[in-house]
Amino acid sequence: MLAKKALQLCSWQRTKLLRASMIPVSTFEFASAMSSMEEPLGLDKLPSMSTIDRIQRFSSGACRSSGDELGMGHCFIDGRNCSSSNSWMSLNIQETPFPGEGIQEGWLMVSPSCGGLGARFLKDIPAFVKIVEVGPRDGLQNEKTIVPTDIKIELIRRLVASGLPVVEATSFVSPKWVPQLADARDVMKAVHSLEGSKLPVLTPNLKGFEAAVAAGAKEVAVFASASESFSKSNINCSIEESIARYRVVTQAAKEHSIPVRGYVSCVVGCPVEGPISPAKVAFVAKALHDMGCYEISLGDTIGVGTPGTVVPMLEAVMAVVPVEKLAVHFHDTYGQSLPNILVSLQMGISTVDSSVAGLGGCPYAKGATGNVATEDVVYMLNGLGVKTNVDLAKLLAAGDFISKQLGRAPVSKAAVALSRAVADASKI
Ligand SMILES: CC(C)(COP(=O)([O-])OP(=O)([O-])OC[C@H]1O[C@@H](n2cnc3c(N)ncnc32)[C@H](O)[C@@H]1OP(=O)([O-])[O-])[C@@H](O)C(=O)NCCC(=O)NCCSC(=O)C[C@@](C)(O)CC(=O)[O-]
Repeated sequence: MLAKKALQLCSWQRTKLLRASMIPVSTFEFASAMSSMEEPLGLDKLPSMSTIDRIQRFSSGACRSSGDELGMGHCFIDGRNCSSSNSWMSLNIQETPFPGEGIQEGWLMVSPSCGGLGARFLKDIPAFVKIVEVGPRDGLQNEKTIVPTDIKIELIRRLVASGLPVVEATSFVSPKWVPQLADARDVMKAVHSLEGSKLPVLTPNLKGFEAAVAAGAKEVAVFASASESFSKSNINCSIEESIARYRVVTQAAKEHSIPVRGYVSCVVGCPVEGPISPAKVAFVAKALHDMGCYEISLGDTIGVGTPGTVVPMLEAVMAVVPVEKLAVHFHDTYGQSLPNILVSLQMGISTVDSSVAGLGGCPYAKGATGNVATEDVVYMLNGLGVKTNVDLAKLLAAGDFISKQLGRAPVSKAAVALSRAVADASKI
């Protein structure tokens, strides 16, 4: 509902921008060839950064922390400034949009209130969310056709350039198990000195850890499961054996002063066992935390969770691992990722994994689709006034780049909608 209203608003704002000649019509000419959104957008067909930036600004929510670059920092979230006098939303309310056009029903639905019910729902949402981009690893690992190494490297460069604080680059796993990432060494050697983002890699054992460090990795991740069956099919050992194996990795990492992130997969459901009890997830999360993982990412590997199952799972884990050490990782099989992320934020989590263009899936979790698209997460967080430091326009371009390479349209709804808005604008 909210998203629909935001898009209505986005479309209205775009019309207003054009009519007010804030963006010269010629700026949109590039989009005239974009008749079908079934095709991936070409970079040449994307709007200039400044155009998209303007659309981004006007599709963002009024709730921003004070001191932001737009000078519209009037926020209703607890702990931040609250005023309606200068926000673009109140501007909309005060101005008659265009002669003959009244204020359309629904606009005000997006307008945040400064207290009451809105504040109650949104007060615990953090002011900053760290996005962990997993597209180059979780996204690409499931691709059947081998993606050339230089494309992977270019994707990582673009993601880093978009301001993402963490970009999971690849996996040092057995190439027999995941042939797509057999070039981990070459990818890591090419990107390890990129500045601006952390570039962790997956390591399933000491062999993988040593290879990762030799290639220049400065951070690694280990990945356990809350499901016994998935552990066997994914890493060929039991949960207990994996925990013992990861103790060896975390010990070696400590000696190299390398931070280790821990994953727990199948946190609400397993492709073989079905529902997974929150207690099992809490047990594995605590084991990873106790062995020294600085952050534990809770993965709904097959994307079956809803807020109804995610909340009790988080409650159980938060009882044994501090909330600031937790991250959430949702696959979007049933389209539940954004609501799941929202409740996670409301519960105090401030680290979210996502994958550009919604790439992904796990080769050992049949039927699971990609991760939630990073573009959609950033769009929602912008709307909530939550800072991410991610440049949505650059992120969209990165999503467009990899989608084009893979020969498919981006799964991200925000990418499709923003591109469509620009394409429509060219027709006006
Ligand atoms: C763990 C193993 C290696 C065990 O695999 P194994 O067959 O039991 O291991 P092994 O020790 O018997 O070794 C078999 C061969 O692999 C080699 N090998 C052994 N280790 C490595 C290594 N690190 N790098 C490169 N090669 C390695 C080893 O040298 C040997 O080579 P051979 O002698 O036959 O020529 C294997 O099962 C594996 O690589 N699994 C990884 C599978 C994977 O990457 N799955 C996707 C991860 S996604 C996920 O888990 C979920 C997550 C994190 O995304 C969160 C979510 O979505 O919810």
